Amino acid sequence: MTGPWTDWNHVLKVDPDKDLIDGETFEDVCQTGTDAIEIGGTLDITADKMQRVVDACAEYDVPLYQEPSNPGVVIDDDALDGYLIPTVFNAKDAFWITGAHKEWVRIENGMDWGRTHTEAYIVLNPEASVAQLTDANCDQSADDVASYASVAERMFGQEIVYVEYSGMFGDTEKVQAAHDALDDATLFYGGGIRDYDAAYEMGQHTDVVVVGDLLHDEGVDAVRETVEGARDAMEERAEAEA
Ligand SMILES: CC(C)=CCC/C(C)=C/CC/C(C)=C/CC/C(C)=C/COP(=O)(O)OP(=O)(O)O
Ligand SMILES: O=P(O)(O)OC[C@@H](O)CO
Ligand SMILES: [Mg+2]
Repeated sequence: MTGPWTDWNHVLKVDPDKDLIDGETFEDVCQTGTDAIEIGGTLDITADKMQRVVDACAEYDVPLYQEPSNPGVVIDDDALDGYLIPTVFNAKDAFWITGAHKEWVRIENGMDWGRTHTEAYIVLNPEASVAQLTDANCDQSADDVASYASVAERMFGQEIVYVEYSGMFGDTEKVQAAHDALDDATLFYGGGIRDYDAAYEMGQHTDVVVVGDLLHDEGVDAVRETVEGARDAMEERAEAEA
């Protein structure tokens, strides 16, 4: 099975706990040119906050995915194209690898498997909330990252591997190592993409560039530049490979 993410270059991650900048609307957010919107964050997320963002984006064309940080914030809404469920491969606490997932399946009254997909996270910024929450071991060399990527794809059948540097621009050598290790899975990279140049640079090492806090800090015009940076990098790569 191949998901729509195989055609994406750019994903915008909207944190339902954070505001948009003054004067901007979710209509503007849906019109940045991003390939998909993921709704999620680590801290202070609730189902109500999730629902507000889904409602505000529902009428626009951009694909909408929920990325829940725990089972309690998952919402059932036809406006969602699906659920991208993290599993943190380098978490020291197994709750964040399979435990939360087991609880979710146990409490759900039947799963919507057709719309449920997983993302194999490798969390690499020890300062990020997600690293602290999951007690991730962020001390990983490029070889370690590549090996995690292979384990995710080959042993656990993951279709998305996510190198996560939330809050800082990551080590391109480690991102490239993950990319080189994957055959079919799609590599997502997120963290510290603040402008065209950063998106363009990281776009040379990943399949999908994920942009988060920039939306809440600087707004939709800055996000649009990152869409262009990611797209230019990937178009050039595709031409070079052709
Ligand atoms: C089984 C279900 C339904 C849920 C569990 C899902 C898991 C394992 C979540 C653990 C990792 C996590 C909290 C992912 C949330 C997505 C994410 C990484 C958001 C980015 O968060 P940060 O940018 O670090 O946080 P803030 O912006 O809130 O500080
Ligand atoms: O907020 P930033 O640093 O852009 O990170 C994006 C995303 O990877 C967070 O999960
Ligand atoms: Mg964040």
